[in-house]
Amino acid sequence: MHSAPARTHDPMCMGCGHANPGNLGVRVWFEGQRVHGEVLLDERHSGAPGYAHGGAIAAIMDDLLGQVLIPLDRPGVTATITVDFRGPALLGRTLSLESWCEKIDGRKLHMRGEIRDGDTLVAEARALFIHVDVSHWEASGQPLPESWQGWGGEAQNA
Ligand SMILES: CCCCC/C=C\C/C=C\C/C=C\C/C=C\CCCC(=O)SCCNC(=O)CCNC(=O)[C@H](O)C(C)(C)COP(=O)(O)OP(=O)(O)OC[C@H]1O[C@@H](n2cnc3c(N)ncnc32)[C@H](O)[C@@H]1OP(=O)(O)O
Repeated sequence: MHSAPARTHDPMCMGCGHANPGNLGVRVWFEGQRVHGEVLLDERHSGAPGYAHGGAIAAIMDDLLGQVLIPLDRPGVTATITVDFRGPALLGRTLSLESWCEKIDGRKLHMRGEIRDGDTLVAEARALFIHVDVSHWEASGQPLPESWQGWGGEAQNA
C-alpha cells in the first residue's frame, strides 16, 4: 500500500521537480519508510550513443536517497555519496528505483539505493546524510516550501 508523504520536495528540484522543465523525470512513491520510483532517460541525458551519462545516474541517486528523508521525517543534506555502476544504463528504458535508510547514528543517516532495468542491477549507492535543522536552508533568502514548517522538530538531535 502506498502512503502519501507528509512533506513535499522542492518543485524546482532538478531530479523530480514538477515545475522544473529540465528535471530528470524522477517519480517516487512511498511504502512505509521505503522509497520506490521510476525514471526514463532520453537523448538529453546521453553519455555515449544510447547510454545514460554517469553523472545523470549519480544525480538520480542523490535525489532518490534524499527522498528517504521524507518518510524518516528528518530534514538533511548529503555529506558523501558513492555510486557503483554495475550494468548498462540504456536510454529509453523505464528504470526502477528503490531506496531506504540502513542505519541511524545520531545525526548520521546511512542511506542505500538501487537502480534496476528489469532484473539487471544498473547502479547501487550508499550515502551519508546529515540531519540538519530546516534553518540550514534559510541563508539563500528564498522562501522554503510551506510543508517544511516544523519539519524535523521532534527528530532533532534524536
Ligand atoms: C541543495 C539541495 C537540498 C535538498 C535537500 C533538502 C531537503 C530535503 C527535502 C526533501 C527530500 C526529498 C528529496 C531530496 C532530494 C534531493 C536530495 C539532494 C540532497 C543534496 O544534494 S544536499 C546538497 C549537497 N550537500 C550539502 O550541501 C551539504 C554541505 N555540507 C554541510 O552543510 C555540512 O558539512 C554538514 C551539514 C553536512 C555537516 O556540518 P555540521 O557542522 O552540521 O556537522 P559536523 O561537521 O559536526 O558533522 C556531524 C557529524 O557528521 C560527520 N560528517 C559530516 N560530514 C561528513 C563527511 N563528508 N564524511 C563523513 N562524515 C561526515 C562528522 O564527522 C560528525 O560526526 P561525529 O558527530 O561522529 O563527529
